[in-house]
Amino acid sequence: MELEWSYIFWSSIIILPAFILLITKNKSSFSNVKLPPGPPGLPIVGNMFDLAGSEPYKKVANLKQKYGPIVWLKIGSSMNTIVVQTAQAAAELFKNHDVTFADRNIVDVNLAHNFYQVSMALAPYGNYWRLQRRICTVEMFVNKRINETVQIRRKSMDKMLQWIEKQSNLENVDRSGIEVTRYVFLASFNMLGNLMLSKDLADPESEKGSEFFKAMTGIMEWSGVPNISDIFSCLKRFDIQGLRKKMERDMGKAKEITFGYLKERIEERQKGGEKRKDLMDVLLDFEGNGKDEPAKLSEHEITMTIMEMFLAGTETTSNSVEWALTELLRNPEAMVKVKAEILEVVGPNRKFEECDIDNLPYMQAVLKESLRLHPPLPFLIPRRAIENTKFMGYDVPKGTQLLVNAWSIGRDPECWDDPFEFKPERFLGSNVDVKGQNYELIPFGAGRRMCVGLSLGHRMMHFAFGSLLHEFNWELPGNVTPKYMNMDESMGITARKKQPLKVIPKRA
Ligand code: HEM
Repeated sequence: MELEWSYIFWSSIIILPAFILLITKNKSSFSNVKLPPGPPGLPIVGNMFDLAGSEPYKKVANLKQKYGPIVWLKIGSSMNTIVVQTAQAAAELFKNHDVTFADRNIVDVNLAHNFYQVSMALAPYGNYWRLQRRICTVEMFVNKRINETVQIRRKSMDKMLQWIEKQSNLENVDRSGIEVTRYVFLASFNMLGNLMLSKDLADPESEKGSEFFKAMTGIMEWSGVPNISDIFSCLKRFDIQGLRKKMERDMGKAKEITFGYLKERIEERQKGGEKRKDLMDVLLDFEGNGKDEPAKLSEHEITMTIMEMFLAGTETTSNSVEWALTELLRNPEAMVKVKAEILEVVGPNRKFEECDIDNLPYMQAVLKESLRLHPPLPFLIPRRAIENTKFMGYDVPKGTQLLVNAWSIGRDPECWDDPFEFKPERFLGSNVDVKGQNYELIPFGAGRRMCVGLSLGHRMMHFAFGSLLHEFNWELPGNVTPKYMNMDESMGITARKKQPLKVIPKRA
């Protein structure tokens, strides 16, 4: 990451003269508008350094004291940015300006393989986006469909528990522990692989599966690196950090493999093979009206939609579980309580099942509290103003990028007592939930663009977390004490634990 920022810094110095001219020009066109308050930027780079580093949402949250609930930043030469920092400002946004900010900001790596043209998460607010959301919601994410696919998740969870069991018997595990998130990541990947393609793609024994997995993790990595091409658009064509090239390569590989699966499926169907009712079949069966929606989805659209679900649903889920387990290890009393609750409800003689989740209010409170403190997407997914607008008394020009600082909102002292403390009890007997109605707790976002996979992600996260706690007792390696655990974060596609959690599983 340090290397990326030094690239940005030196490139900025080199192109200084051209931008002095540009800034002078821009100033005059903004002279009549009342922009939100924000720190003065530096020439050329603007407020780039206010967002630099591995935890930009924390840096920006610190600006709240001085500038209030919304902050204006100009990143580089042209990226106007507004950051929403409090629950009250988020309420104003989602209740009264949701449509105005319903477009997405497209960054350079999104151009690879024209991903931005077919992605639901990046699509402009319009007919194609509506169509994609409708298909995915009806066919994958309504509770009825999620309940029908419970066995698929059971199978992936069993595999995960077996992998961990195997690791726990290895010799040196007692000293170093295992990276538990890796297994949750693989299990989430397989759950989604089965829901979409009826395949276990994270199977170490499948060569094609491993290749796909590698390419997808590459895509996630390149999506999370700050890119100078986004800050200085004139540098796009040089691709100084090589990110677009890497994205083209890995997305190309993942696309090729998914496309191969699609071809196989088409042939299978032509031979009269049985339908599987996974997302691939649903997308192949789609028939639109041919007017405001396509009559059929193209092979490119089907391939990319499937890939996108992996991108959106894997790391978000495993990251949520990692933070919740980390918080429990730092708070042994909460660990004792949650284990006792699970033991009482599930008992020692059977597996943890998805249907147990509703009967475990304390476990649910632990996950909510962890998501409050560690939202996997601390800025949600950046939005973009569709038109010039007035927001909270200020002018916001069309095209402005909007970041919702869910990290800062989760610590808003106006809404939370002891906002920095981990206290799951605060949610017991409270109606505050993560479903987009309570603007002080928005790890899945809110409004029209909120997470379309919420119900599934919610279910997978609780299922994995409950299963890990039910099957094993978790201990920190001898050289790590709860008090001194490293809690630093590092922003990639999600805000991960900078030092991955290493824990020792002991059969419960
Ligand atoms: C714990 C798990 C998850 C978390 C915390 C999470 C969080 C989020 C957030 C914060 C957004 C942006 C919302 C906004 O801009 O207001 C989002 C969007 C999205 N999520 Fe999730 N997500 C999770 C799981 C999933 C899963 C399992 C899937 C699908 C398999 C999924 C698919 C999507 C898609 C497609 C979007 C874009 C929606 C749009 O732009 O209309 N997510 N998610």
